[in-house]
Amino acid sequence: MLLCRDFKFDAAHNLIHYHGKCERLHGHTYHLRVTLEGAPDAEGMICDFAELKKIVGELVLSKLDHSYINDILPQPTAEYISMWIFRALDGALVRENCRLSEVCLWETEGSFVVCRREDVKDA
Ligand SMILES: Nc1nc2c(c(=O)[nH]1)N=C([C@H](O)[C@H](O)COP(=O)(O)OP(=O)(O)OP(=O)(O)O)CN2
Ligand SMILES: [Zn+2]
Repeated sequence: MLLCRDFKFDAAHNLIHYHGKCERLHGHTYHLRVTLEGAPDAEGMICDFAELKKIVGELVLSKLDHSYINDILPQPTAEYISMWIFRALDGALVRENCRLSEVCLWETEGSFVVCRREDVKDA
C-alpha cells in the first residue's frame, strides 16, 4: 500500500548552462509529494501523517522554503532537487513496516518529475 502527503515550498533558482529564460534568477512555488510504501502497523497506520509532516518539515522544507536553491545544488533542476529530497528523507523514513518509495516534484502546474530509489545510487 502507498501513503502520500503533499507539501509546498517557495524558492528561487537559476539554471546554469541553459540558453533560455530559466538561466535568469526566478522563483517557483514547488509542489512536493512524498510517498511511502508499506503495510499498516498494529495501530492501523503505515506512518502517522503528522510524523511525516514533521520529518519533511525538518529535513526538507526548513532548508528549501524561501531559499536560493543554487546555494544547495549548483544546477537546481527539478530532477536534481527531487534526488536531493529523496536522499535527505530516506534514512529518516526507514520503519519495520514501511520505507520511502518516491518523491514527486512539480516545478510548474503541468511539469513534474518522479524520483525513485533506483534513481538515487547511494540511497
Ligand atoms: N527537464 C527540465 N526542464 C526544465 C527545468 C527542469 O528543472 N527540468 N526547469 C526549467 C525552468 O526552471 C522552469 O521550470 C521554467 O520552465 P518553463 O516550462 O519554461 O516554464 P513555464 O511552464 O512557466 O513556461 P511558460 O511557457 O512561460 O508558461 C525549464 N526546463
Ligand atoms: Zn525554474
